[in-house]
This record gives sequence, structure tokens and C-alpha cells, in this order.
Amino acid sequence: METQRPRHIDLGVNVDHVATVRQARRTTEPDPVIAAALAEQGGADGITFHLREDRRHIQDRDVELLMQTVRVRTNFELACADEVLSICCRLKPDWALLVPESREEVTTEGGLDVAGDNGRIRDAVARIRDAGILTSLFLDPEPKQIDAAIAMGVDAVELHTGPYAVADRHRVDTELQRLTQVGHQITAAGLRLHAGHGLTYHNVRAVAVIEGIAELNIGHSIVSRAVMVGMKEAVAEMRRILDQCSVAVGG
Ligand SMILES: CC(=O)[C@@H](O)[C@H](O)COP(=O)(O)O
Ligand SMILES: NCC(=O)COP(=O)(O)O
Repeated sequence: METQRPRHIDLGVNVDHVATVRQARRTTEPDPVIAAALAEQGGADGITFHLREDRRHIQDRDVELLMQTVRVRTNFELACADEVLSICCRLKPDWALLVPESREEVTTEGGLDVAGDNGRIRDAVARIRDAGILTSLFLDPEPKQIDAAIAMGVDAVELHTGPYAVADRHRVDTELQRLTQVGHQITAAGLRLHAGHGLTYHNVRAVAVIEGIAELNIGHSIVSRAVMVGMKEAVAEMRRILDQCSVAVGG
């Protein structure tokens, strides 16, 4: 019997918080562009960057240079806002991930409300697709949101793993069940299943082994580890964990 190759789980490394350290002094280092190159050397399958409307971390200069230098997949995160949509459609990354944003948030707090969309998300998806870019939506693991995303014709859904990441031991299994259930809903519809937010070296395994997971986007934890061991090694450590998970789940 042909042995099944372990399912490769793509690792998207988000370099936002390299820029957070730089922006703390409004200076030139550390540079997220250099961090992205080191992440590639460490085994990143993709580089993720979030050009927020408030520019609190990633700057326009970062995005322009990342698009010129990144040799793996580029994943441009943005809100459904005309200014950043125009930049994204001009630069044509491999992927665009639409996320909600609010000025007051410390970090992304929830998923997009696709089910309640008034046309703003739909129009943003259309602009991105017309630019020849693969589209993904950052969603809470709620069946009605997934149904709406499928109807919108996007290429992937990135499940918000924040509630799982902060769940206590009484809640964590429930959050994993939510992710698993809507994960089946997503893959059954033929969309790629991505996940991210709050994943760490300690909590990533339970998400990585969810059936159908094709990509995990991880940033804050890798950057935190990189402060101690360097970006290339921090990424390599996360790559090894995901490879162990791939073997564990078999095909
Ligand atoms: C959507 C998501 O979880 C992250 O990719 C996002 O970038 C988090 O926002 P900050 O990077 O501003 O924390
Ligand atoms: N979309 C999730 C992402 O890119 C990274 O989120 P985090 O690991 O920084 O919380």
C-alpha cells in the first residue's frame, strides 16, 4: 500500500511586531524586511504583513520592499478600506486577507461579520479578485460566517484562533471543537483552511492537527522568541513543531 506523505502545513510568518519594536522609537531598526528574509531562511512558506490604516507597525515602505524581496508567498492583511485596498491591488501579493480593524484595539479582536455585510466586504473581495489576488477572510469559527464566506466565493478562510489561545482549561476543548467543526465546513466547500492569531510554541499543536489545516499564520509568538534566539532559529523551531504535527496526522 502506498504510504501517504505527511500533510505539509504551511507556516506564514507575520512580521508586524518586528515593526512594532522599530516604531517604538520611530527609527530604522529592527527592519521587518530583513526579518522576512531571515524567516525564509528558517523555513517560512509565506510572509504575512498587516498594513493597518493607523500604520501603528508596518509602514508603506515595508510593504513596497517586502513585495520586491520576499521569495516565498506574500500575504497582505488589510481592512476593507479604499486606501489600503488600492495599495494591495497595485502591488498584487499572492494573497490578501481581509481583517476587521478599529483604532482602539490592541490587536485584532474578532473576525469579520460577513453574514451581516452591507456590501463593503463583498466589494473589497471583488476588487481584490479582479486584481488577480487570492482572497481570504479572517473569521470567527461560526457556521453562519463560513456559509456567507463560501457564498462570497473567496479562496480561503482564516479561522480566528484567539478565543482558543486565551481559553482556560475548562473552555479549550470547546474552542477546538468549534474550530474543527467549521474546518470541515470550509474544506467540504473546497476552500483552503487557514488559521491564526495568538498561536504559540505551546498551543499550536492542537490546532495544527485539525483535519484540513493547510496554513497557520503566526507572528507575535515567533517575534517574541526571535528576540531571544534570532528570527531564523525562531522560525526553524516553529517549522519543526509543524513538521512533527504533519507526521503525527499522517496523510
Ligand atoms: C488578523 C490577525 O490576527 C493578525 O494577523 C493581525 O495582524 C493582528 O493584528 P496586529 O498585528 O496589529 O496585532
Ligand atoms: N492572521 C494571524 C497572524 O498573521 C498572526 O497573528 P499573531 O500570531 O501575531 O497573533
